[in-house]
Amino acid sequence: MSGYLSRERKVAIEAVEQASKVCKLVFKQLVEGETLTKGDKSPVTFADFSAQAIVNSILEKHFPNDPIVGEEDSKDLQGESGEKLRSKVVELTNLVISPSLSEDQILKAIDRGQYEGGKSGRFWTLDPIDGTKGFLRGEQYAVCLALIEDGKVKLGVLGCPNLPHDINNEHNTGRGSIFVAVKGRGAFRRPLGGSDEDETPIKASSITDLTKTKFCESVESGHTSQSDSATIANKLGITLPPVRMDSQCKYGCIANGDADIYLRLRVSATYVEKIWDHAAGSILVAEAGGRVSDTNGDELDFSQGRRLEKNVGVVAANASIYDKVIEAVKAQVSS
Ligand SMILES: Nc1ncnc2c1ncn2[C@@H]1O[C@H](COP(=O)(O)O)[C@@H](O)[C@H]1OP(=O)(O)O
Ligand SMILES: [Mg+2]
Ligand SMILES: [Mg+2]
Ligand SMILES: [Mg+2]
Repeated sequence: MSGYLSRERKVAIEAVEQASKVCKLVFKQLVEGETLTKGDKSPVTFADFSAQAIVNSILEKHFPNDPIVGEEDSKDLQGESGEKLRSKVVELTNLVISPSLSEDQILKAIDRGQYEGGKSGRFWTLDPIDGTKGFLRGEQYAVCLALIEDGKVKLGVLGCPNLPHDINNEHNTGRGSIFVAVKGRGAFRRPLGGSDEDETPIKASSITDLTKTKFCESVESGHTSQSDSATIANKLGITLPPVRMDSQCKYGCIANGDADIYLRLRVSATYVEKIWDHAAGSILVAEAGGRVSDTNGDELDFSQGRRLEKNVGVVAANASIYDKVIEAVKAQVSS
């Protein structure tokens, strides 16, 4: 494929493919292997750091001048206290990436993610594993990579290794998709491990009857107000129960037309959303013909640094119902 951001698109897909591989490997080795005591979060930590090392070193190879706003940094991997974690991350990273990287190269790759972001220029933003709780439960998580130029998202790639190809028939279907969107070029889905020929365009739903819509939200009541969303759903006449799912896979479901509304309603007055938690997902929904904003109806502003300082919560919906949804959300969050 040639054209606008075609090289970036290809490299980003490759990076997300490789990072997804390490996540699946860690899950197989450590979580399924039952070598863990209950509540041990170390596998997701191994996978988080390894996935960030992999994506950042692939980006560095192809775009050495592009800065990266990544969720993780190497602090916990340094020194004597970080020794165990560090050697595991080095081992895992080198199971996926070749030629092998030294320990020092891996730590440096992780720390390429410390860029502060901002209004001007171009940078990538990465969440190596979004939905860490979903990962540990063997449910939904996503590897999320986006390219931002002068504060606007231009490319988003979302790897969803556990997402059923057909969410309405999840036990009889394959799993693992990559969602891709480039500004002005539409949104696409391809199977994880697939090729460009396997890509198909996707569209948000066009349902207008709110009583028949499906809304999705976080599994975690600490990440979204599930009581406010229940009130909003009730006011809108939504009858179906919410689809609860971890990670930016929710944006994938809206972009793919598998769900119609995504609500993320602020729980705590102090939490500010991070850019890597919404950049890839929001361009995906927009390019699939859906709409995304915060709970005040304001556009998500990716020019404010590492966090969405100007925004509160998130609302995504198909374009025909968005106005009604945001009206109900505004009424609820201002009451
Ligand atoms: N209080 C909070 N409100 C909203 N989102 C949160 C909160 N705490 C953590 N998160 C983020 O929510 C994302 C998971 O989303 P979801 O709940 O939709 O699966 C994670 O990126 C997580 O950040 P982190 O990666 O630091 O854990
Ligand atoms: Mg996240
Ligand atoms: Mg994360
Ligand atoms: Mg985290």
